[in-house]
Amino acid sequence: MDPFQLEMQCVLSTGGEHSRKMGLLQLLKSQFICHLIICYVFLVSGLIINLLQLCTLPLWLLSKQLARRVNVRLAYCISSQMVAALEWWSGTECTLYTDPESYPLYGNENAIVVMNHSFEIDFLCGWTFCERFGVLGSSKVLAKKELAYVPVIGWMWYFLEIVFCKRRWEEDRTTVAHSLQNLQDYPENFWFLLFCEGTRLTPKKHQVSMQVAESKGLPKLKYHLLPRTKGFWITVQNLRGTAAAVYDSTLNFRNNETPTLLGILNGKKYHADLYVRRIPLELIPEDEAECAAWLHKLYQEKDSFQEQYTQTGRFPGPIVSPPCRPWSLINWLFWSCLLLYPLGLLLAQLIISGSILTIVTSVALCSAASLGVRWMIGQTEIDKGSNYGNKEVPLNNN
Ligand SMILES: CCCCC/C=C\C/C=C\CCCCCCCC(=O)SCCNC(=O)CCNC(=O)[C@H](O)C(C)(C)COP(=O)(O)OP(=O)(O)OC[C@H]1O[C@@H](n2cnc3c(N)ncnc32)[C@H](O)[C@@H]1OP(=O)(O)O
Ligand SMILES: CCCCCCCCCCCCCCCCCC(=O)OC[C@@H](O)COP(=O)(O)O
Repeated sequence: MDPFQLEMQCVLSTGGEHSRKMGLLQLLKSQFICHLIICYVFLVSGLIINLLQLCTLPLWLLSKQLARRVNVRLAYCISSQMVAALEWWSGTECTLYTDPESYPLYGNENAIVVMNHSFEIDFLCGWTFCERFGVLGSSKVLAKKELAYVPVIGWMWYFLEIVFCKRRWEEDRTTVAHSLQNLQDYPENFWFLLFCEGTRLTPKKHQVSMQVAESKGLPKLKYHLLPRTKGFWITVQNLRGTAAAVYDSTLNFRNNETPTLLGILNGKKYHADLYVRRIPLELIPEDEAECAAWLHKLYQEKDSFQEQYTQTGRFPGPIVSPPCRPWSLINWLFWSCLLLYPLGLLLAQLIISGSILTIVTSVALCSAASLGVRWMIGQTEIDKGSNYGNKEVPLNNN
């Protein structure tokens, strides 16, 4: 065998060894016991943190700003576990395309983030960038009211003063404005996420939305729903002077990947690309009609970026990706050590006791908890989404 063949065999065999190890690791990540551990740590630590957040209520009377700072750090313990799952467990790559001159400002100012709402884990990709720029604990969003009732995450958001909406303008216009004004003295830098399309993109919702576009004489969009402009206008109006800029964020995944939270849990690796343009708030018109027109134009530009991505696999501009930080992993390891030890003791007691009633009760509790977590994960699944946007007239229910 000549040296070249020998070398190739070495590479292939090393490669074979490597791919065998990767295959074993992937097999381990798809094991239900791993998912149970991840979900057990998330759920129990999340409920403990929700309880701690509840205990900060008296602190709000003494010092609102201190209570806010405490809740930002408590919230980080929850949301960073999902970021850890995305970055360290699934190994998903998140690449940032942006202007190098804007990069130093990210994380050092308040911003309104406008992002396309096309994927089940778009919020998680947003969170990973929040983590890398140090604003994960204080990150905020205009979220549908239904999410406020989701245990752990929804309850956490209450203490972060997240802005909830019913997606009925006649009700939202006052409550959303009031909630936004409340953030004007927030003591930590925050990013306020706005999915202007108001719902996840589906073929049916896209068809209805484009009928509305046609009726308004607006250009049709290929990759987006028509943006709802009132929420954007009221957000800019009430955060002017608090937020310095809008971060226009356009997200896509390589090779037409359709990422899911269950995929992340199974350790599946995705490849997210995010194109961010920093637009100073002064450039956005104050007048409602002009602001609406500005947003429609922005979404037409976003549509062109998605077209370019579909054609070339790239967004415009240079790649300036922030590195992963270890804190989300350290946080997960801390909570895992804290909570898996008592769980081990409990299981040992259970086996030693041999009491059928205790075993049946424990199995019933674990089954109920798993169903609960599966329901929570279902909140992110588009095919379990709302009817909002399925009909041209605003619905009475979401
Ligand atoms: C760098 C990246 C970092 C990013 C990460 C940062 C932070 C992350 C933090 C947290 C992660 C959070 C994860 C949770 C995400 C959950 C998000 C959600 O819940 S999205 C759903 C809730 N949000 C919204 O709905 C926002 C958009 N909606 C609005 O702003 C609305 O205006 C509103 C304020 C909600 C009011 O709702 P309403 O339905 O009454 O809206 P409108 O009055 O605007 O709608 C009527 C208006 O729209 C036209 N239109 C367009 N399409 C349709 C259609 N299909 N059916 C009916 N009407 C439609 C219609 O013609 C009207 O037009 P006009 O305004 O001209 O009259
Ligand atoms: C992965 C690591 C830990 C996993 C453990 C289990 C985790 C359970 C996580 C529950 C997460 C719940 C977060 C809710 C975020 C949902 C974001 C979202 O996208 O909501 C949809 C709305 O925008 C629009 O709703 P539709 O009108 O499209 O319908």
